[in-house]
Amino acid sequence: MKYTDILYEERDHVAYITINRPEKLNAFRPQTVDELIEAIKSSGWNRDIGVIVLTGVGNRAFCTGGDQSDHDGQYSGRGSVGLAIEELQGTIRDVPVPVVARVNGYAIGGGNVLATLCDLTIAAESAQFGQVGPKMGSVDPGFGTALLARCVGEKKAREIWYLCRRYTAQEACEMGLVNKVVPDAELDAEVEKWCREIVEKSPTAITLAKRSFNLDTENIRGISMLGMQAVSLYYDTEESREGVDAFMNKRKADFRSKR
Ligand SMILES: CC(C)(COP(=O)(O)OP(=O)(O)OC[C@H]1O[C@@H](n2cnc3c(N)ncnc32)[C@H](O)[C@@H]1OP(=O)(O)O)[C@@H](O)C(=O)NCCC(=O)NCCSC(=O)c1cc(O)c2ccccc2c1O
Repeated sequence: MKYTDILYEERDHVAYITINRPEKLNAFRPQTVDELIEAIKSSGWNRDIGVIVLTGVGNRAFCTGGDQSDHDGQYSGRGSVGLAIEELQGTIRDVPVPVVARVNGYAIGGGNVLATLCDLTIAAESAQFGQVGPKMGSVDPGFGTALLARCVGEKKAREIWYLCRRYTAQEACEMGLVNKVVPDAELDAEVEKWCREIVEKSPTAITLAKRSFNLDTENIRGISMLGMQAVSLYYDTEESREGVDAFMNKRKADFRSKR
C-alpha cells in the first residue's frame, strides 16, 4: 500500500509510524485508519521488528481523533461508523510486539484512546491529554472508557469523559496514563532508549507478556463492538450533529435544544 496519510520508517528493529496530517492536527479520516491498520499489521508481524512507535508529525499534535471536517454523521469508510476504528484498536492489541505511543502535543479524543491502547506511552512535557466526545457529539464506549478506567481508575476516567478537561503530561503520568514525561527536546532519545531496551529482550517472552495483559481486558473488545454500533445510531441524530457543527463553526454547542 502506498501511504498518503502516514509516514513509515524502520530503524534498528523499530518501526516508526507517523500520522501525517498536520493541517488537521493529525486527526484521522477513513484513509488514515486504513493505512495505520496496514502499517501496524505488516510491521508487527515482521520478525525483524521488535517494537512499533506510533506518533504524529510536528510538535502540535500526536492525534486529535476523528477528522471533524470529514464527516456529516457517519464517515464514508468501513466499520460501524464509517471508520475502521474497531479494527485499528484491535490491531494495536493483536500485533505480537509492543506499540509505544510517542506523544508530542495533543492526544485528544480518539487520539487519546489510541495512546491509551498502546502498550506504553512516553510524552513530551508540553503534551496535553483529554477526551472531548461529549463536547463534540461523540463517545468511544469501549476501550475509550473501560480500558481508560483500568489505567487511571473509575472515578478519574469518569471525570475525564464527563468534564472533557485537558490534562498536562505530568498530570497524565501521575494518573497512570503515561509511563514517562521528558523535556520536549529529549523525547526522541527517550523513546529510542526504551525501544532499544525492549528489542534486546526475548521477543517470545515479550509477546507472551503482551498477550497475557490483553487477555485480562479482552472482554472490553465486546463492549466496544456493541458501543460502536450504538454510536453509529447516535451519529445520525441532531444532538450529535450539533457538536460537529458547533466545532466547525467555532461556536458553543447547544445540545439540550437538539435532544
Ligand atoms: C485539539 C484542540 C484542543 C486544539 O485546539 P487549538 O485551539 O490549539 O487549535 P485549533 O482548534 O485552532 O485547531 C487548529 C486547526 O486544526 C483543526 N482541527 C483540530 N482538531 C481537528 C479534528 N479533530 N478534526 C478536524 N480538524 C481539526 C481545527 O479546526 C483548526 O483548523 P483551522 O482551519 O480553523 O485552523 C481542538 O482543535 C479540538 O478540540 N479539536 C477537536 C477534537 C475533536 O473533536 N476530535 C474528535 C473527537 S471524537 C473522536 O475522536 C472519535 C473518533 C472515532 O473514530 C470514534 C469512533 C467510534 C466511536 C467514537 C469515536 C470518537 O469519539
